[in-house]
Amino acid sequence: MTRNSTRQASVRDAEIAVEQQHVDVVYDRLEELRAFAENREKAGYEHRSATVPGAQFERDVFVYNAAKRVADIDAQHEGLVFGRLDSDDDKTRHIGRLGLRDASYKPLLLDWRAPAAAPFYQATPTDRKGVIRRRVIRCSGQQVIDVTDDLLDNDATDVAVVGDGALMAALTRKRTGQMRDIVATIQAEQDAAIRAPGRGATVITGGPGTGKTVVALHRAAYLLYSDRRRYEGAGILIVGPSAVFMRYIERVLPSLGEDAAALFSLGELFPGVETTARDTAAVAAVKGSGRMRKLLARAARLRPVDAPRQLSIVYKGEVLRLEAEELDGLRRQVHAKGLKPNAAKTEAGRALLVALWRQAKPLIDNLVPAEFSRELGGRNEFLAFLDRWWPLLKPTDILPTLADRRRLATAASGVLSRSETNLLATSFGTGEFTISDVPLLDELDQILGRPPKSPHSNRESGVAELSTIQDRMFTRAARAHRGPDYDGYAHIIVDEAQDLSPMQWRMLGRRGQLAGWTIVGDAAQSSWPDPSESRAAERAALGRGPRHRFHLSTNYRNSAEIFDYAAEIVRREVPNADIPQAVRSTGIEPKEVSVAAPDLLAEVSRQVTEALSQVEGTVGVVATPQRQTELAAAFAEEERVLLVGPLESKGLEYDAVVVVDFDAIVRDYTIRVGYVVLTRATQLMIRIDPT
Ligand SMILES: Nc1ncnc2c1ncn2[C@@H]1O[C@H](COP(=O)(O)OP(=O)(O)OP(=O)(O)O)[C@@H](O)[C@H]1O
Repeated sequence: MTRNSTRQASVRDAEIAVEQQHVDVVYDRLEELRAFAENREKAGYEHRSATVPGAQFERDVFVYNAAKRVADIDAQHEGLVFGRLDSDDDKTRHIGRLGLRDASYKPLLLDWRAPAAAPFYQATPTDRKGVIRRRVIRCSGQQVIDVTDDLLDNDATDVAVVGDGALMAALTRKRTGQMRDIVATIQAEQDAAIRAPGRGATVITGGPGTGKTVVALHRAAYLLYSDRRRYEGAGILIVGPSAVFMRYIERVLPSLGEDAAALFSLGELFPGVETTARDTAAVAAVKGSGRMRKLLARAARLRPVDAPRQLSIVYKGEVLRLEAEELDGLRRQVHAKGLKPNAAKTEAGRALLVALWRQAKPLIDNLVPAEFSRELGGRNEFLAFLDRWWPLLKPTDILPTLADRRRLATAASGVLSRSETNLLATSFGTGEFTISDVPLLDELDQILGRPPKSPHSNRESGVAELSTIQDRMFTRAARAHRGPDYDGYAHIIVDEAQDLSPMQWRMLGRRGQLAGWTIVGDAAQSSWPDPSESRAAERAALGRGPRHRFHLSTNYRNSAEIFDYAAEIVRREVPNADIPQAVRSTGIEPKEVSVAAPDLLAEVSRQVTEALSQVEGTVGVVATPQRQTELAAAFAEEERVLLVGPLESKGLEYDAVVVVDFDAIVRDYTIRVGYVVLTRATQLMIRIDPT
């Protein structure tokens, strides 16, 4: 060790010791608060004499708040203190995952989302915002293990400065299959997007790996902090492209201490359906198109599959009969009134009675209309007929009936071409709902409407009366108490928005009629064929509020070598692609391997094994679905290897990626999807192509 480096090490140790003192004080205080909150929670539960409804409510709120505080404290425990600002005003502020004061109300820790913490992320040497030194503190448990400084005021000679590279350390960490928060290293352009106003629509664009997803998630945490009542009360919906992706991001928010956000993938937004199945691109393009609205509106009004074709009923010795054609005419008449089908059952019953009355009148003397309607309309056989002729329809019952080519052709006439109709019929016949079916189910739900509620329906549930506030607000997951069709969100965050079809935008629009929006995406990574139709649907969903636009320009995921390789390929086909700057160089170029087709599998195995020995974290193998079937068995046992399809790989990242048969990926999807695949690796990328 040179004398210089010895001196640096001792400065570092001294600074670590200084920070350790503060961190100890913070954790001691946290323990005190935790014990206090736990006692309050216990005291609340013991308050059993709360028999008056008002007192019960108070007790519930009390217990809820205390329990929530304990949970918050527990969620923030790891890495609680991560930053420090030394400012011109001689003040030192420590920044952390939550705000804390000591017993005499002196601030110990500033919540990273507080306005006073913003300079931690926004100060630069040219615009210091009063900051002299910014320090990132790294802890393991309650132990400070390192500090990294940025000296923003070069004239300040009396402050110790230690090392650099907190960001680099974060970027080179191994990837585990779970996204991590970036509170300690949020960059200025990201911070601006995170702290944008909640109302209106915040649109965040940027190329691969620029932090769009992670920024959107931190924005959720920021919004909750900025107006907890509003966002916790009405909730924040976070929508991502796939179930795999939702699992990848789901832990980021709890680590930020937020439980008011509901995470749903696009395949989970209809009650009772959770699908990961995908249609082919051609089928998805038809199902996603706005033309489906007309088709579905017609489908909802077709004669139900099991509807009886004849009604015959005896009244005062006379047989009254309605035949198929007449019944169909009556159905059309009822629909012509413009009611939603499920709200029109009474109207349908009335139409039947009027038709029967017309028959009965010439046959039976002294008929009184009101008496006729009451007697016939109250009969069990009439009501049973009505139930079958005008059943309450569920979207999940209707969509599969469109596998019948004649029904589908009737609904699709003048809307879809014959080949499109054939494509759809085949897909509806598989008996499985796909991700592109979910917005169709949601649209149908809207078209069909709900039957008018009986005035007693609230009492029937009982559960709502019996559960305590705590049950409803705390012990149940936020997601559970806001079902997939909940439509009162205060804010909706849409990730990978470039891929949303018009029908998917409509589905989201229904859930956020009063919401603010955060939309993140990158057009160059789009897999949707008609962006203009989608943009119009997006505008309709977002409404007229103000737009705040942000652009992220630095790629934090890929090594420069990997990203440059991907950028060169995409630029050839998509000259206007939004290409960010990759900041981290590893000196390791992507590897291209060509093998004879029969040896492909063996080569993939060999390369994966080699990659496993070179990286500590995950290895992603990306291949088309056909190739995936061939490869599945080879990696079933290896936890660090994840096999995904090109579309599923959206938004994900791995230490190493093995791209199997890139040309087939581009051929089966598009170059834009190919670009997604080439930008998933943080350290190593191996491309294996059959010759
Ligand atoms: N300021 C930061 N500090 C540390 N890591 C960061 C920062 N910004 C982004 N990252 C990391 O960079 C990686 C890419 O981020 P993210 O997945 O959010 O990018 P993206 O723009 O959504 O990418 P894509 O569009 O390619 O899916 C993640 O590992 C993320 O944690």
